[in-house]
Amino acid sequence: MTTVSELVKYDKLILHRVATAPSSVYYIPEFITKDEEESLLNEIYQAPKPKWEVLMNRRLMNYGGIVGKKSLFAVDDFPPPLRSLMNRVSHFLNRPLNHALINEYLPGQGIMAHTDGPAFLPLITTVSLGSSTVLDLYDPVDGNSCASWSERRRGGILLERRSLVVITQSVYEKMLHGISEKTEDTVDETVFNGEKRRGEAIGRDTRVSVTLRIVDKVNTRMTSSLLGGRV
Ligand SMILES: O=C(O)CCC(=O)C(=O)O
Ligand SMILES: [Fe+2]
Repeated sequence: MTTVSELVKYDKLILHRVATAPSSVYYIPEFITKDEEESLLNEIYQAPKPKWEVLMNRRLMNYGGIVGKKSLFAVDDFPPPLRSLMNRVSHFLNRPLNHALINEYLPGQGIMAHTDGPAFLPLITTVSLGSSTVLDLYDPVDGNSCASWSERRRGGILLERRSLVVITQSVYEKMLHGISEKTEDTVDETVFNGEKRRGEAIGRDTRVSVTLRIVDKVNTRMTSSLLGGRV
């Protein structure tokens, strides 16, 4: 199994550790400036419409190529603002990021609890644009247990706009993460990094998340038919 020290430059992240969250979550508010946020959003909204995949409760697009079951069919299609964001996030890592997933959520939209799967190294780095949200963490489904989602919820991570969150170790490997379909998040005591905004009810606007990850195996033999395929 890939260890945290193989993946992250621990000395650069340790100060940002969310100590009350399960291991390991790191959170950096205001990681990017308002200008950087604006240029990323401009770039994302300039992308041609067919690049977006529209789902029931969000839409998404990918840069970096197509993630197969185990490897990345890589395409170097990162626009400059995204490339520079990836370089900045890579300062915390021992391996370069090679894939970007953009999700757009309207207020009231979310993503079901899930794990990100085996193609990626056990690391999620996400920058939030346009709005904050709360990412909920859940215990994995245990064969014998019929615990409800609310019983399995361990807590939430407040993801403010322009922040960076880094998720690794057991939170990546064992737990599930998801965003509930709400129009407002209350920063109660279950929000691990919510101490500065405790008690606030934060309305959601349209949020665009930029999730940067590392696909371990890169397949450089690309065929044009794959380029048209789905992730
Ligand atoms: O939007 C987010 O912050 C989470 C996205 C996510 O978990 C995913 O796309 O796998
Ligand atoms: Fe995810």
